[in-house]
Amino acid sequence: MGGLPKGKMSEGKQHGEEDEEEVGFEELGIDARLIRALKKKSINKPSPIQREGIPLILEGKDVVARAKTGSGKTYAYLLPMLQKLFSEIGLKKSAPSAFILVPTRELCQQVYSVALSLLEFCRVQLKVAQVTTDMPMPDMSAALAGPPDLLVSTPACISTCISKGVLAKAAIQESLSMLVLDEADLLLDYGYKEDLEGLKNHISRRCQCLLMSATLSPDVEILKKLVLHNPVTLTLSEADGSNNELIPKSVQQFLISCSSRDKLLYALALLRLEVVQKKVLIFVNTIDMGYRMKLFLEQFGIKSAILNAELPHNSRDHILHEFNIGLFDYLVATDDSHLKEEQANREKLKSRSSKKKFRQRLDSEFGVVRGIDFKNVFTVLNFDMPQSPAGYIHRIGRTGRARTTGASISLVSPEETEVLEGIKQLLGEDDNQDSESCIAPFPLLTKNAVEALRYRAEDVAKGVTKVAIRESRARDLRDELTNSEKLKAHFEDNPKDLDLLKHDKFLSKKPPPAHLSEVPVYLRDAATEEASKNVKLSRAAMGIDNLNKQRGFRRGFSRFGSSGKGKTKTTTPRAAKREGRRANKKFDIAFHMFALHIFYLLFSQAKPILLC
Ligand SMILES: Nc1ncnc2c1ncn2[C@@H]1O[C@H](COP(=O)(O)OP(=O)(O)OP(=O)(O)O)[C@@H](O)[C@H]1O
Repeated sequence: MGGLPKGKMSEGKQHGEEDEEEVGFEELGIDARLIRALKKKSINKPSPIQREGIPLILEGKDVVARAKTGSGKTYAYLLPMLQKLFSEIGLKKSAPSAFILVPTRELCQQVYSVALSLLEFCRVQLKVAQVTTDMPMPDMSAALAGPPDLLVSTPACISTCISKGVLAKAAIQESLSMLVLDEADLLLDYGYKEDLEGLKNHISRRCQCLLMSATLSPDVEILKKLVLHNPVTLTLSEADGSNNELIPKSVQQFLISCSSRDKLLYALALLRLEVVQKKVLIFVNTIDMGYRMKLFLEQFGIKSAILNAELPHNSRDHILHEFNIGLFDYLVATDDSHLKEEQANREKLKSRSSKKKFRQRLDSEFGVVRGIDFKNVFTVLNFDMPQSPAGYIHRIGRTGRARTTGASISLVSPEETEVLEGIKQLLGEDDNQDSESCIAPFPLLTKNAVEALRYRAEDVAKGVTKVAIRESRARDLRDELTNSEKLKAHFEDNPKDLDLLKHDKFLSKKPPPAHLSEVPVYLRDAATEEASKNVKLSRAAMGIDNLNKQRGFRRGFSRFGSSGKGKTKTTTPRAAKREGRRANKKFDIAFHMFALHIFYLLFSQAKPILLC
């Protein structure tokens, strides 16, 4: 890590990343309490974006920071922000001193948890709150009473708070001294332009504004003009000056060209023959495809969990948590960019059947790809290609975080060649036929190995019908709710029993046939077997399994359980406990409302909605 300025870019500074420089957080002027907290989290040296960004932020400059995914942008703004808030403790104010605005609820929860976990070790009485649009108004008011020093939210939620009078415009103007727009390149995508324009009118000229982003898109330019004053633009790039600076160098990118029909076969071959390193995050473009994949894989004894916008928020948090602590290895995630399409389809369906009073809504603030800090993902598998090159960057960014190694494998059908070309262009690949591609053909799977599985794969795929998918999707929702309710209280007392609520359980009615769980000797291919052995050896050498288990069970369920969303939290343990109880109460109400919602979905005429 480390880096000296490489020269001025047109709009700001560009910095190399690879040249090591012995600068610590002390030299950056970070408060000793925060450094102690970082040490407890085994963070000892600043990452390049932190090294370059923190001094500028502490100086009070407006900053636009662009650094690749997983490069530590959160601490880059959070550390100087908290430090500034330390110096304001005790000052009277009528609104929060700082806002962090993010595009999704998942990110809200993540940033909020990171802030709390730092403060826990600092022993200061700083109040942090998060509010999201799904919260009932009294809860929002309670969270904002005080007011908190730092508020984490989405732009839409801030607009709601202002319009409902929970946050007073004049108070914001008077108190807000720092505003961060995190994942700035996504904020406009999520339709927050109007909300941000509205908020801008209440931000005083002396408020310091920061934009954090993994790409410098036209949207970032729009936001920059909207809220920043003479900002410094920081762009972190590779020291070798390569254009392929959007993906960490430690991530190897591969592709497999195949027909759409063969994608399940290839996915099976990759996982069953164990030629990919775990944990694996599998991206699909629709919720139904997610269930198809899970049902298909489980027939071969491969357990996976599902993550999509339809699941209750609490379950999603839980799934992420379980995956992060290593309770299962395969997570099938439906990418958020496609959810908007799915939502639009549903809207169409709704308007066609106006008699249906029930309206199933996907969570418009859900975001599984952007910014979510999945822990220890080694392989990202693009089962479906993302719709845009930027989507690819953000998907791949879920591995190779904080300079760990990783790999991505994209299954590319002929219909997806155009998006692949766009991705290659974005990564800076030129048209020269002789130059090496940054996305190489996947070398560890022979044709023979794949073909040997074809008959079984096609046979099983035929059995995963639309009806089976629809039923599983509905059953999964129902089970998520029922299990959460039954086990929630139990986990609070017995955090180690977390396995009981494992999200990778089988969905099929019948148990998977035993003979499909193994690949018989006559179907095995020697070259692929060898590759698989090597993958396992390197996994053992890295000690990934042990690491996951240790980390997971050390953290246990308590972090999940105590991080109930949407509440004000102080940093004292007693306050945390109290907040935990409040969160459970809120969960109960939300749970029952959602249960009614699902009950209606299952037993009313609304079935076609699930089919879309
Ligand atoms: N200085 C550091 N040393 C070691 N690990 C770090 C450091 N800073 C951050 N990390 C870890 O790196 C991971 C990625 O950090 P973070 O989520 O802030 O990345 P990001 O740049 O915001 O990524 P994205 O663009 O995907 O949102 C986190 O798990 C974080 O704890």
